[in-house]
Amino acid sequence: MKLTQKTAIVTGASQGIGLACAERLVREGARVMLVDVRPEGAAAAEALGDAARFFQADVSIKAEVDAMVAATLAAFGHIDILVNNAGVTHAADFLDLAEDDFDRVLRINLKSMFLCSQACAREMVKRQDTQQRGCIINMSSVNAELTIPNQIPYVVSKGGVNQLTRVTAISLAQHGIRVNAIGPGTILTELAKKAVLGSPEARHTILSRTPLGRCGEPEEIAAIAAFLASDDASYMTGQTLYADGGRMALNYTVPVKE
Ligand SMILES: NC(=O)C1=CN([C@@H]2O[C@H](COP(=O)(O)OP(=O)(O)OC[C@H]3O[C@@H](n4cnc5c(N)ncnc54)[C@H](O)[C@@H]3O)[C@@H](O)[C@H]2O)C=CC1
Ligand SMILES: C[C@H](O)[C@@H]1OC(=O)[C@H](O)[C@@H]1O
Repeated sequence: MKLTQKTAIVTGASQGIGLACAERLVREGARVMLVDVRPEGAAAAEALGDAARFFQADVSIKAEVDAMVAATLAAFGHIDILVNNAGVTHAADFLDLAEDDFDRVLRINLKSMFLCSQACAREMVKRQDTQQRGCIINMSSVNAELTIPNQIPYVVSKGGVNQLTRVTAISLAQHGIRVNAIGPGTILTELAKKAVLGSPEARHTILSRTPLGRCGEPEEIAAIAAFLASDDASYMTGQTLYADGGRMALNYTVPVKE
């Protein structure tokens, strides 16, 4: 186990990729605070046993982020790892997209990562061990660079996540805090099922752009988070690692095995 004695916060951990990340970090020996705006994560934390806790918070609201950090310090004493995973999407054509919907997606997908990173980094810099004071992992997407026409605020937010990852990395490197991102392709969760896997045609479109010929599993993203959180990634910061079945490497369609 590579994360023994480490402590972590995982946001958006009630389901999907966030829950898979929390489960994997616990398996690697970490104590994990599962955070989500929905209460379902409490049962997941209980199922994970003594190494896990749950805190309900909307991570786009600073006061709730501050309360999340206070609860984690009270439970675990310090914070080594932050996984900024919470995210939403909103489908609308450009001409129909409402300002409030644009603002909401950017607030949850991008501003929350700034709020959580700053609040956690302020605690990490107090640690004595100046070599490895902590690490931050942001959940980006292939859609930071590719695009989905009817998910404008989503793709904009993810492009921002990649830049936030870089600028936070160079800002915190002097403090011994590493910051990286993961860019998943299409992963079999509620978000993707609603957004892009809702019809056979939509699924065919995704698979025609995925050389490995399948969507990913949340656990496959969690494995990368566990790597980035560990000392195996001790010389990595400011990077976005794409785990996408080959989508980012592709500039043509592939035959789909139905
Ligand atoms: N599923 C996919 O194909 C991909 C997902 N991603 C990213 O991975 C992350 C997780 O996505 P999924 O697990 O698929 O989504 P999901 O919808 O299954 O889970 C997201 C979780 O975040 C929580 N959440 C939403 N807003 C929140 C807020 N303001 N405060 C706290 N928690 C909040 C939700 O309650 C939910 O439990 C997101 O950032 C998403 O953009 C990136 C690429 C692909
Ligand atoms: C919501 C998106 O469509 C979903 O999340 C991603 O970024 C993947 O590419 C999926 O399409």
